[in-house]
Amino acid sequence: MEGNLPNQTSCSPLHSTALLRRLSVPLSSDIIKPLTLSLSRTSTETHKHISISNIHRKSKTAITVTMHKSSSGSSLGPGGLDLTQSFFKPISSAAPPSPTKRHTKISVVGAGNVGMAIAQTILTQDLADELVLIDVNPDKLRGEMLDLQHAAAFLPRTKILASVDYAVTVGSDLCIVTAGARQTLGESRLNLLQRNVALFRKIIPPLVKFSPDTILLIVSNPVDVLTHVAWKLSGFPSNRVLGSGTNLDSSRFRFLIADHLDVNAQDVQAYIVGEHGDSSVALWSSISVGGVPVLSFLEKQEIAYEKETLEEIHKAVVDSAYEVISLKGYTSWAIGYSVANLARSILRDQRKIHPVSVLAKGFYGVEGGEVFLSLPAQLGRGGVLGVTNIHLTDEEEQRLRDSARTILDVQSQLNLGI
Ligand SMILES: NC(=O)C1=CN([C@@H]2O[C@H](COP(=O)(O)OP(=O)(O)OC[C@H]3O[C@@H](n4cnc5c(N)ncnc54)[C@H](O)[C@@H]3O)[C@@H](O)[C@H]2O)C=CC1
Ligand SMILES: CC(=O)C(=O)O
Repeated sequence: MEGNLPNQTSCSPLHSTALLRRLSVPLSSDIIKPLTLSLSRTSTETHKHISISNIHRKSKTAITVTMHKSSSGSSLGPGGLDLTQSFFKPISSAAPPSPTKRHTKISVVGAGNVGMAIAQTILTQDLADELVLIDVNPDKLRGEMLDLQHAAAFLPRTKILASVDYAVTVGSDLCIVTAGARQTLGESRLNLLQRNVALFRKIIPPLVKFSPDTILLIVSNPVDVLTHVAWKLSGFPSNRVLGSGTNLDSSRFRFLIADHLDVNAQDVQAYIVGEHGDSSVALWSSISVGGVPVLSFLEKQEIAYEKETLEEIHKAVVDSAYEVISLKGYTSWAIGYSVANLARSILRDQRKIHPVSVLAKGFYGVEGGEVFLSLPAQLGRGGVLGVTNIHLTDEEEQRLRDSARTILDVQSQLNLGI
C-alpha cells in the first residue's frame, strides 16, 4: 500500500498502519487470497453517449442569487428588460410542470471550512436542486456564494442562494448546521459546548419556523450534545434530528484497516459508535472485510493478535482530528464527504446504514436519560428509520454505556431551560 500513498505513509497519521502491520503480518494475503494468475491491466475505454435531450437540459444552466437580481446586478435586456421570456420560443401544447416532480432543497448554516466543504461536495454530487448558505458574516457569505456560482459551467445545475436572513431557507428538505466555534490546538470538542449552545438558540428556531417539515443534521461540535440541544429547541420528533456523529470516525477507521490490507475502504465494514470524541467505541467484534469477519477469522486461523494493538488503532482514530487540526488548523474534506454521504442516503431514500448520532435511550442498554450518541442507524427520506441490532460483546456494550455516561455528565451541567 505504501507504494500507492507515498506522502501519507511518510506522515505520522499512519503510525497506526505500522500497528496494523504488527497485528496482521499475514492478514492481507489471508483474507484476500491472491489470484494464481494475474492478468495484465487492459486499457479501459469510456464511451460517452450524449443525447440531444441531455445537451438541451445542460444548456439551461443558470444560477439565481438572492442578494442581488443577479451576481453582476445587470440585465441583458434594453433598459433592464428581462429577456428570458423571448430567448426561447415556446413549444406548442406545453403542459405545466408535473406537480409530483420533487425539488430538493438543502440549507447549510455556517459558511466556514466545514460548511463550504459540505456545500461543494453536495454540488459536485448533484444532491440538490437548490442549495442555500446562511452565515452571520455577509461578506464571507457573498464571496463563497459567488465563488461557487462561478463554477456553474462545470457543475450539475443547482440554484445557489445565500443570505443572512433565514427566510431564504424556506421549505428546506434538509438543514445542515455547521455554524459555531471550532477546537483550537489540543482543545476537546466538549470544551466548545457553552459557546455553541448560545449560537444554537439563534439558529434552530428560525430554521424550524421556515421549514417545519425539514430534517435537521447537526455537525457543529460537540456534535452529540448539540444534536440533543437542537432536538429540544426544535420540538421535532427524534427521527428528524440527527448528528453526523461517528460516520466520520468510522470512515477514518475503515481507511486505516483498508490501507493496511490493500483493499478498498468501501469493502471494509467497521463501526465506531458512541461519542464523536474521546470516549468513542470501536466495534472490533463486527468488523468484516468483503464479508469475512476479521477477528473470528484470525481466531480460526490461529493467527495471534494483541488486544493492545487494537486499542492503539482505535486511539489513532480518536487522535485523527487532533492531528489534522495541529497540522492545518481545522478538518474539512473528510467531514464534507461524510455529510454529503448522509445527505444522499436521506434525500434519495437510500435506506443505508450509517453510524450517526441518534436518540439512543433504550438501545444497547443505554439508560440514565435522553442522550444522543452514534449507533448504526438506517437513514431514508423519513430521517432516522431505525437502529440496527448488531451483536456487541459485553465489553463493547459496557464501553458504549460509559460513553453515554460521559455525554450525559456534560449535558447535566447545561442549564438548557428547554
Ligand atoms: N462533527 C464533526 O465530525 C465535525 C465537526 N466540526 C465542527 O464544525 C464546526 C465548524 O467548524 P469550521 O467550519 O472549521 O469553523 P469556521 O470557524 O471555519 O466556520 C464557522 C462559521 O460559522 C459562522 N457562524 C458563527 N455564528 C453563526 C451564527 N449564529 N449563524 C450562522 N453562522 C454563524 C461563522 O461566521 C463561520 O463562517 C465546529 O464546531 C467544528 O468543531 C468540524 C469538523 C468535523
Ligand atoms: C473536528 C472534528 O470533530 C473531527 O474532524 O472529527
